[in-house]
Amino acid sequence: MISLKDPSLFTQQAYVGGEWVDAPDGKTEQVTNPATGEVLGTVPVLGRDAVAHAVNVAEKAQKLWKKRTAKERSAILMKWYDLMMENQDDLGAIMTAEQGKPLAEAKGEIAYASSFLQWFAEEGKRVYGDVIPTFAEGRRVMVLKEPVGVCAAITPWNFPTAMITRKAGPALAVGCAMVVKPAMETPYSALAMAILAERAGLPKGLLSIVTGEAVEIGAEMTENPKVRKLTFTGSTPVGRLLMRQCADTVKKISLELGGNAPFIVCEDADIDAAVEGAIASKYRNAGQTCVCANRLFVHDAVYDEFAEKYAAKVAEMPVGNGFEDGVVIGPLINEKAVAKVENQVADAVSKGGRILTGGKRHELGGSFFQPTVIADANRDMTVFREETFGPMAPLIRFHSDDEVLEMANDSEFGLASYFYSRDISRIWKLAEGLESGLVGVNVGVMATEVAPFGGFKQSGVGREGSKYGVEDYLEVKYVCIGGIDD
Ligand SMILES: NC(=O)C1=CN([C@@H]2O[C@H](COP(=O)(O)OP(=O)(O)OC[C@H]3O[C@@H](n4cnc5c(N)ncnc54)[C@H](O)[C@@H]3O)[C@@H](O)[C@H]2O)C=CC1
Ligand SMILES: O=C(O)[C@H](O)CS(=O)(=O)O
Repeated sequence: MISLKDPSLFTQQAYVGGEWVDAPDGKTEQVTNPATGEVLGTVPVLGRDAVAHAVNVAEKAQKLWKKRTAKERSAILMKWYDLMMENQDDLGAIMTAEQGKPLAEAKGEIAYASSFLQWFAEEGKRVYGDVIPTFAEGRRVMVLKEPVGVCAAITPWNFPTAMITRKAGPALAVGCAMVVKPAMETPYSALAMAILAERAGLPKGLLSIVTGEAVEIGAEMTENPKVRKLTFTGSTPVGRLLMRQCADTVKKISLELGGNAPFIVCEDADIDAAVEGAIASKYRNAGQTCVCANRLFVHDAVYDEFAEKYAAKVAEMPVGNGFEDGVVIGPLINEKAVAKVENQVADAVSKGGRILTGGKRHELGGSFFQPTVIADANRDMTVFREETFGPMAPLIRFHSDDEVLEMANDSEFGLASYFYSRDISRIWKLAEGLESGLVGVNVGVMATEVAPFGGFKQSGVGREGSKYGVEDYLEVKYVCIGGIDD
C-alpha cells in the first residue's frame, strides 16, 4: 500500500467519459513497485469499446467546452494547478511507488507537470487570429484560430504525470478534449490527476484516462475518425507505427520519441561544472529520460581529468528505494530495461571499453543497476547508436570541433545535445552545428514549460511546451467576407 495523506487519490478504476469504471468483464492488470516487486493494486484492462465511448462523450462535451471563454477554461486549469500543487506530496508518493524515481525527483516532476497547466491556462487566453489587409475591393480577410476537437494521447512510464499535462494542458486550454492512454506501468499517477481535474471542475467527458491493452486502445485512437489529433510520447518504433495507423484518417500528429544525446566536454570547459552537468544529464530518473546524455564526448586534452573526477562522483551516488532519504538512483522500470543496460555494457567491454565504476546489476537485486562509467568507448559500440535508457555513461575521446560535430550528428536521432565550453566562437559553432531540437550550453538539464521541446530527424514531430506548444491543438481558418460597399 502507498501511504497517503489523502487516500482517496489512489483509485483502481479508470476514468472514461466522466465515469469511474471497472472493465465490463472484470479483467484487471496488476501494477507493481519496481523497487520491491510489491503489487500496489490493479487497474481495469479496457479496449476499443471504452475508447469509442470516451471519444463519443468527448465529442459532445468539447462542442460546449469550445464555446466557453478562454478565461473560463483558464480558471479551471488554474484550479487544477492549485490542487496538483496542494497534493504534491501524495502525487509524488504515488509516482515513486509505481515508477521508482526518488521521492524528491517525483515531487519535482509534479511541480514540472503542474507548470504546464499554469502556463497554458495563460497561453489559452492569447490565441490570436489575424485581420489581413484585403486583396480586393469590397472584401475583408481574416484568420480565426479554432480548437482541433477531440484529441488522443498515448504516454510513457518515465514521466507519468508531466507527459500528460504537457499535452492535456494546451489541448484543454484552447477548447479541445483529451482521451489519454497512460503506460500500464504507471497508471495511478494519471488517475490521481484525473481525480483532481474533476475536483477542479473540469466538465465530465473532456478528459478520460483509459487503462488497458495498448494495441487495442491505440487502434481505436488512430482509426476513429472523430479523433482529430494523436499525440504520442515514447519510443521511435512505436511512434512510427502510430504515425502509419493515423494515415487513413489523416489525423494531426505530434510525436516525442527516442533520443541519443551527445554530451561534449570541450578542451576549454570548466571541468568541475561539466562533471556536475554530466551527472545531472546522465543519471536523472536513473538515466530513463529521452534527453539523457547517451554518448559523452571528451576532448583529449581534458579526458583523463574529466574521467577521473566524473567516475569518482558517480561511484558515490546512493542507490536504493526512492522512498529512502538521500537515494539518488532508484530502480529501472523492469527486468527488460536492466537486461538492455547489461547487454550494452557487455558489448562495450567486448569492443575495448574499460569500466571505471559500476558495470553490474546492483547488489540490491531486482531492477537496480550500478551507476556505470565506461572509458575508451568508441563508435563501434551498440551504445553509440542505441539509446541506453539506463545509468551507463560511455566516454568517447575526440581531438577537434569538426570531429566531434561529425560524431555527435552521426545518429538517426536528434532530440537533445549538450556541450561545455567558454569560447564564444566555439559555442556558436556547436550550437548551430548540432542537429537536435534542444541544445544545452554549459547546462545538463533544461526541462521547462516556457521553451519548446521536440526533436529533429527520427526523434519526433512537433513541439510541446512554450508558445509553440499550443499551435498543435489549433486549426487555422481563413475567412473572406465579400459584398462590402467600400
Ligand atoms: N521524446 C520523449 O519525450 C520521450 C521518449 N521516450 C522514449 O520511449 C522509450 C521508453 O519508453 P517506453 O514507455 O518503453 O516506450 P514505448 O514506446 O514502448 O511505450 C510508450 C507508450 O506507448 C504505448 N504503446 C506501446 N506499444 C503500443 C502500440 N502498438 N499501440 C499503442 N500504444 C502502444 C505504451 O503502452 C506506453 O503507454 C525510449 O526509447 C525513450 O527514449 C520516452 C519518454 C519521453
Ligand atoms: O520524457 C522525457 O524524457 C521528458 O520529456 C524529458 S524532460 O521533458 O523532463 O526534459
